[in-house]
Amino acid sequence: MTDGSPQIARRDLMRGASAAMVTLAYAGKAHAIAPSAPPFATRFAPALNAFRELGGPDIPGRLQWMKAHGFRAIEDNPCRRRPVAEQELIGQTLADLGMEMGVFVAGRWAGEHRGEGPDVPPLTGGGEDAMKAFVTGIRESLPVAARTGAKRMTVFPGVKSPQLSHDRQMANVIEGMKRAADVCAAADVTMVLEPLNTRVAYSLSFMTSPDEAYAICKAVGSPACKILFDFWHVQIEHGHLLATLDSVWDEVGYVQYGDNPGRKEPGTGEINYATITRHLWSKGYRGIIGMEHGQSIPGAEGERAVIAAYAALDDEARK
Ligand SMILES: O=C(O)C(=O)CO
Repeated sequence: MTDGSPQIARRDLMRGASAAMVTLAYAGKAHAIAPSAPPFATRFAPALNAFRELGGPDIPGRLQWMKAHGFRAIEDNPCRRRPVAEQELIGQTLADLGMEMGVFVAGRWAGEHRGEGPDVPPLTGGGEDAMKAFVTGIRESLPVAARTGAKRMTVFPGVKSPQLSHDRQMANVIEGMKRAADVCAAADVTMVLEPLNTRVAYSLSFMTSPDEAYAICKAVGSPACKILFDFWHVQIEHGHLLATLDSVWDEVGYVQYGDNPGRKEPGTGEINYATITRHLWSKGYRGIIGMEHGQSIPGAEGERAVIAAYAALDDEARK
């Protein structure tokens, strides 16, 4: 399948471009870098903290480097914890470069699902204090979205409340999400609910399957409440990736990649990201694909390997 874009394999272009690009990136102030790699057709989004070796330590320089290497979006899980001035710098630089912000983590941090606090009543347990704490976390995240230009925020319903049945916890989560969705809809921001795996990462998570996220989104019934389908989490907890994706597709608002085992770049594990990327493309998905993983090789060499992996996927997508 093609979209009318030039059919020169991106890998070939990258090979010629990369040495010159690195020099320019380090030389660089804003707009000093001539784009020499065509944009990826697929809207892959590295973490803002990725490519620190090749892209350099400062945020605007690194974003320029990412743009010059074909990336049109980023994501930044810890954005909420950054100083306000840094959030504004990110938003301004993205706007100047014509790039997009994917997601950041809103409300409570994922570490909570590993037992790393904070000590607040869980949404799953219900009650007014829990509802208010949850909605406050979401409300307080909206200015971060405004500063960075994010239209989506990653949201977790939080930890299990083992004293209650699963159904009762679901009812509590749905009520909390309805309240939060009203607040988000008014700000034109979408919560994307991410099912987390309990086997490798987050043993205390309540919402672990795309089906649960789907049930919540259907019950909430708001464009401000959708699913974040992270293939790494789903592979570990559930598997059957393409059929599972298709079965919840009408509620999916965002997707993320990462191979398994190890949560490194595509091609380093058991997940067939070539097939997945083609599948997403053929379904008409042109949204952001978050690159939520580490590198299989450390340092600059590993960063080049990550780009090569995505260049190969981008070529695959349109076949
Ligand atoms: O923290 C994680 O593991 C996530 O997937 C957040 O998106």
